[in-house]
Amino acid sequence: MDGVVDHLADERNKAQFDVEEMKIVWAGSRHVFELSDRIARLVASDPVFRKDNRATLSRKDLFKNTLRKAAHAWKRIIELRLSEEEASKLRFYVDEAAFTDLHWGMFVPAIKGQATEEQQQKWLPLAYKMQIIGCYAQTELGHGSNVQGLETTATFDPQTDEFDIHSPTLTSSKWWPGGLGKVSTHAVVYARLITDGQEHGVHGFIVQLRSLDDHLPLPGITIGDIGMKFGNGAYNTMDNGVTRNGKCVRSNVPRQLIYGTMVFVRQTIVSDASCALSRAVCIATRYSAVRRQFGSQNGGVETQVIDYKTQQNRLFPLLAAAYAFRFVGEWLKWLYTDVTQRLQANDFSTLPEAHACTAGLKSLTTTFTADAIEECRKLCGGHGYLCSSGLPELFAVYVPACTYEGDNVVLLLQVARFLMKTVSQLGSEKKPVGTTAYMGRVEHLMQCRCSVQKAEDWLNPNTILEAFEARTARMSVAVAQKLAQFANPEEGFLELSPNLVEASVAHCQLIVVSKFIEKLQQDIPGKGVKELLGMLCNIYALNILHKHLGDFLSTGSITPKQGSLANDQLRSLYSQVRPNAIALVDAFNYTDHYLGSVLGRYDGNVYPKLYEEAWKDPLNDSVVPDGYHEYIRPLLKNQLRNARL
Ligand SMILES: CCCCCCCC/C=C\CCCCCCCCCCCCCCCC(=O)SCCNC(=O)CCNC(=O)[C@H](O)C(C)(C)COP(=O)(O)OP(=O)(O)OC[C@H]1O[C@@H](n2cnc3c(N)ncnc32)[C@H](O)[C@@H]1OP(=O)(O)O
Ligand SMILES: Cc1cc2nc3c(=O)[nH]c(=O)nc-3n(C[C@H](O)[C@H](O)[C@H](O)COP(=O)(O)OP(=O)(O)OC[C@H]3O[C@@H](n4cnc5c(N)ncnc54)[C@H](O)[C@@H]3O)c2cc1C
Repeated sequence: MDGVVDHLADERNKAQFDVEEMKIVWAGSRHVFELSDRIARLVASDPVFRKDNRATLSRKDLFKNTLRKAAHAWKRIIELRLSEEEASKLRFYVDEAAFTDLHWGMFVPAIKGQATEEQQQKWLPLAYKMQIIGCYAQTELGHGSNVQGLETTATFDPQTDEFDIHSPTLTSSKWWPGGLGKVSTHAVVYARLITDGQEHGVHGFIVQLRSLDDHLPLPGITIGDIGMKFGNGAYNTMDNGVTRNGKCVRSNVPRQLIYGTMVFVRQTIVSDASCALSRAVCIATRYSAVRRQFGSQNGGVETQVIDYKTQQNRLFPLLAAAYAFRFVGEWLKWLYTDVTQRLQANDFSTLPEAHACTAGLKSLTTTFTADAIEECRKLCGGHGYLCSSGLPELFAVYVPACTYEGDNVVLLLQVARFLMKTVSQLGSEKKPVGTTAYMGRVEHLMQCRCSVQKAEDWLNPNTILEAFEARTARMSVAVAQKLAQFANPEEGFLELSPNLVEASVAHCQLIVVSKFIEKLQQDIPGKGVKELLGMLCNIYALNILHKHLGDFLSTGSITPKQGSLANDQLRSLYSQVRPNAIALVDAFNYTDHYLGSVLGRYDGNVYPKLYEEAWKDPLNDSVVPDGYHEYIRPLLKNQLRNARL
């Protein structure tokens, strides 16, 4: 900030906590903070990684630009000998969806998680050096959610010792796989395995798609891009492919790990949610402190919009959620690492819980984040609608996360199955553990009474936890009892699916709240850091309580009076967080390059920069627009003639 006026300096001076220590908490460790900071600056200072022109490039230019960035990123990774951790941060700060995401994020993990030792030895070295580029070809035109409904077949031919991969119908074309359309040379293709005329369910097969010499599709394979997607720029940096195959390959896949890649990616999507959310919140918070409307007295300055309680009521729960998702993401990473180690030792006991947690939290965090980005756009008033605010593109890139890697409702139904199984086993020898351990106290939770008598009682973490546990247990038991009345359980499941989804949401919200509370039990250094995190935790929980008051009241988990007291406490928490708001978003340590937003600039110098940005639009290249002579001038002349008549 040398030589630059900091329009947010007063705001920064108000902070009541050590922002440098908060940066470490947000990053996860001092090591990660320093590494992220270094790589963020490296990316921001490299002109090839410029991204402020994305909204105005044509699809072809946009795509070619992305190829250029990916090649440059790879060159820098090699030149600088970046570690895997550093390379992955570099990808994060380059901030552009590309085929490389699917290569590193799905193709490589699919081989690591599902291929035999021999297959790994063959394919991984090639993939690690990017001598082949891979994608993850599961979804078809006709089926995405219903993986068992995939139509592509892989028929083993004992004569040639090969698998014949075949898409017999239009609907069996692979449709959507990122990178497939124009770049990938290889794919993990999911297909129904057939041997000796017998079906063995869906398995993954490594298929070569294109020649490594001239990039042409191999014989029998038709490939292309599926067309423009939502939003200018945004996800259109990515080629999403369609393909039909009739190609032969060798493969041999272990049976039980078919879904493993999806568990891995869902876990990374939860961590990403806190990044996208914090980015939108950073923009909206800084701008809310800069923007002033109404309230001027005797010609004095107007009120900063962040001081309006309605703005705080919309913004601060999103800020709190960004921190909440950060911590639940950390925990989920731990859970994933743990389940992976167990699977390697052939222990499958915790896989159902890992599946339920990754599916449920992926659904909860992405739905919330997509809605929150749109809310942040509205929080920025009209200027939020400008591409230079960064918010329209962020929304367009982020919103498909609600669909890819499992539609969010379909995933909540998976959680519901897990919850119903847990409830049905209560009273048996199998005790609920992990995230469902609270169900072990179901008798207490079905009849306990919330003890809150005054607003401050809601600051007790045990009180909050018990209210959330009682709500979830009661909702789950109620729907389980309804299910039991159906002669056919699958019919009951379909009929009651809206209630089941609501119980799953409650369960996932409980997980997020409980992991935030667990985080606060750790040793967290730095003046005021733990106190501020405690406030955010309470805001996160009490806001959910307010938004889902119907659940809490209808299950008798709290009384109407207690609901009202929770709301009083929320308002008081907003006042306490307000002076710290700018410092809390500074703790994300985002560079202006990464934020990509005039409204969210670190220095708060919004208006001159908005004006400057507007002049850069290609429409302003000429004073008189193209088309004037063909379409405007004749119109005006006609009007003139008509007026004279
Ligand atoms: C330009 C810049 C470049 C820079 C470059 C620099 C270089 C970079 C270097 C490093 C960078 C690193 C970058 C990494 C980036 C990573 C980012 C990753 C980005 C990813 C983007 C995402 C793209 C999206 C991809 C996709 O969408 S892939 C397709 C996903 N599809 C789905 O998710 C389908 C959803 N459907 C299902 O999951 C299921 O089939 C279903 C819903 C579960 C169906 O269920 P069904 O009823 O049919 O049940 P069954 O199938 O019979 O299930 C039976 C039992 O199995 C259990 N089950 C189900 N699923 C799972 C599971 N996943 N895991 C475990 N168990 C599971 C189920 O519970 C049943 O159990 P039971 O006990 O009840 O029998
Ligand atoms: C940007 C993007 C990138 C993608 N990348 C890849 C990729 O790299 N590789 C790949 O293989 N795939 C990819 N996909 C595909 C993606 O995984 C699927 O679109 C996703 O799994 C949803 O499946 P679907 O499209 O079949 O939705 P559908 O299942 O057809 O969903 C349509 C509607 O039906 C509802 N529905 C479906 N089933 C049920 C049910 N049982 N009960 C109640 N409601 C139900 C859903 O909630 C939804 O509202 C990508 C998708 C997008 C948008």
